[in-house]
Amino acid sequence: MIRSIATVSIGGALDEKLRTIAAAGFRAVEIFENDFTCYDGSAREVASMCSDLGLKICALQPFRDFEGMPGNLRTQAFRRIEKKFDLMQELGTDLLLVCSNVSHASLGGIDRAADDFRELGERASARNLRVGFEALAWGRHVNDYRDAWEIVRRADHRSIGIILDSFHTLAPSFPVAAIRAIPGNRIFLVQLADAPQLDLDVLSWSRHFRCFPGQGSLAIREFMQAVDATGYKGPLSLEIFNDQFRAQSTKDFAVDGMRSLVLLDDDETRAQVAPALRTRSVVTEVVFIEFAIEPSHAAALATLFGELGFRLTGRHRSKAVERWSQGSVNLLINSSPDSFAKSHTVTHGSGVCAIGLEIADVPTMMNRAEAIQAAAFRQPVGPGELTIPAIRGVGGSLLYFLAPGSSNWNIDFLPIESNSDTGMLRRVDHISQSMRFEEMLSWEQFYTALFEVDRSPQLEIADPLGLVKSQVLQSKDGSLRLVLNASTASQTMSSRFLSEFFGAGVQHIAFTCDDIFKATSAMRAAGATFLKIPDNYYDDIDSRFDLDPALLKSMKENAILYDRDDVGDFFQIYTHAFEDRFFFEIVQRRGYKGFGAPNAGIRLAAQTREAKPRSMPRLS
Ligand SMILES: O=C(O)c1ccc(O)c(O)c1
Ligand SMILES: [Mg+2]
Repeated sequence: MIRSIATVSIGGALDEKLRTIAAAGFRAVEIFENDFTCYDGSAREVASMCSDLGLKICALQPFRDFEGMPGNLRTQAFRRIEKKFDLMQELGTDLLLVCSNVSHASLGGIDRAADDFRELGERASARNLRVGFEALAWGRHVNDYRDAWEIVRRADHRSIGIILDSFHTLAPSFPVAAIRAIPGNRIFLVQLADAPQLDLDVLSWSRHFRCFPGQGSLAIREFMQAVDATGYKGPLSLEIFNDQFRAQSTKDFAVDGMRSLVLLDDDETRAQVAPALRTRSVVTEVVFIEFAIEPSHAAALATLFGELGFRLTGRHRSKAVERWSQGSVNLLINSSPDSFAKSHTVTHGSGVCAIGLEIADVPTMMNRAEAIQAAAFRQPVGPGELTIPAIRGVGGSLLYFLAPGSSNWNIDFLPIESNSDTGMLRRVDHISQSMRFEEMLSWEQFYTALFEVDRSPQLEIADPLGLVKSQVLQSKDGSLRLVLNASTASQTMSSRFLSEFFGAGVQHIAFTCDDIFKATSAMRAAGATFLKIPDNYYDDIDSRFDLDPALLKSMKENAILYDRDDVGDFFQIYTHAFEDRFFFEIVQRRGYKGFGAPNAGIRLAAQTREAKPRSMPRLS
């Protein structure tokens, strides 16, 4: 099906919108009338711009308040619509979207509306044009697509068809089954939008909270299966009313839209699936995490790793890169002046610049990445060096993909055998990334498009200076667990990270251990210090969990936090932030599946106390 988007979905002036839409790979657009009205250029210019860009204008929309008008208002509606037919002919589109009437003046009655459309059909066919009728969920008399279809059916004119919009169908919870009974050639256009579940009047919900398919919680796949069953072969057009989206970088946003349509085809239950796309990759291991470090920070980071029980196990043959290991965890400290890491530090300062993930089938992974327009990363390699397939991830950092047992990434390290494993930490438990609030859906879509991961319900965490939204993405067996955090408040820890890091990136990494008390006492003996937790916290968890007094005492003495779910216990502890940037967490899970969300506010308050004071803007 031809992939389309309504111009209302994208920010900018009409010409910019069209260029962005074409660049993201769309082949058709719906021109939203208001975008044209406020554009300083003629319809013929827009038509030629679209044809130069390879875009077909699949519809002009919307025409409002047409059906069921009494007397003079009816005459006026027909006169208005003839003007729009003129415009359509100049634009070179043959389809007008008429949405159901919201006017108080309009009269109900299926046959009255059908008569109006039959007459309109005559006028449209005289000009070789077509009209599609769309039921708005808040239409005065017609708000259900089944009624719109009954009107179209009774109008019984080949120039009159129905337009289906997933939002207007699914948000009011209309069953999709009746779509299957509509002949595909009577559906003139299918519009797609998802939305989060909200308890809001449907008009505000539609105008401000629509998002791309897959980003919300409407049953878009069921809707599409019903559409497929009709034999419809026309355009699939994204129609996303969302002011926050429009305010974003339009280029990335348009790509997110294209991605959502590509992913919609990635469904075994639908016929026209591109087989290469079908498998999302299972990440079996986080193989390494690379820190791009300013040379002046490198020694301090190495000291911190040492305190946490990591040992220097390898040095790069030719570059300033060290490998620190423990359990299955490998941390790289890269302060080399001629590498990707260097450019990362120029932009962000010290921080994580790359993550190496183990994946069974790397070529399939890279195909899929290409299909969703993820940016492949290539860098010049020295003689004898191997390229590792990689793509750009959050904040311009890299995701490297490694086949099981692949030593490509490791080959240039001279091993240091003498340093044996301290055995305190086992593996990476989770990686948390902070990002702009507006980017969150986009990265969520990116990760869920590439990897076999599930989304847990989004959490809201109270930071002393605002709210942080937190989204967990994790694979079935926990081999990959990502936590995405974002905040709209400027002074939360998450937002401060963004401003200090100059963009999105890894804010913290958690490691698992078998015995957190043993591990942290060894770490303390080696010089490690941890985030201070107030006594009040321990009184509170005692009241909530009725803990063994000796255990509680030991947690309190060691600044270890606690949580419990249906399955088991959870212990966690945090390091101080390194150079006021990223920090580490150590966790012990006894069957527990969560991330200690009830403790996040305690941790944020403690970090806020410790963070460097920042000058707050003051009103004079
Ligand atoms: O919100 C609206 O008015 C509106 C207009 C046209 C559409 O196709 C639609 O779904 C909603
Ligand atoms: Mg619509």
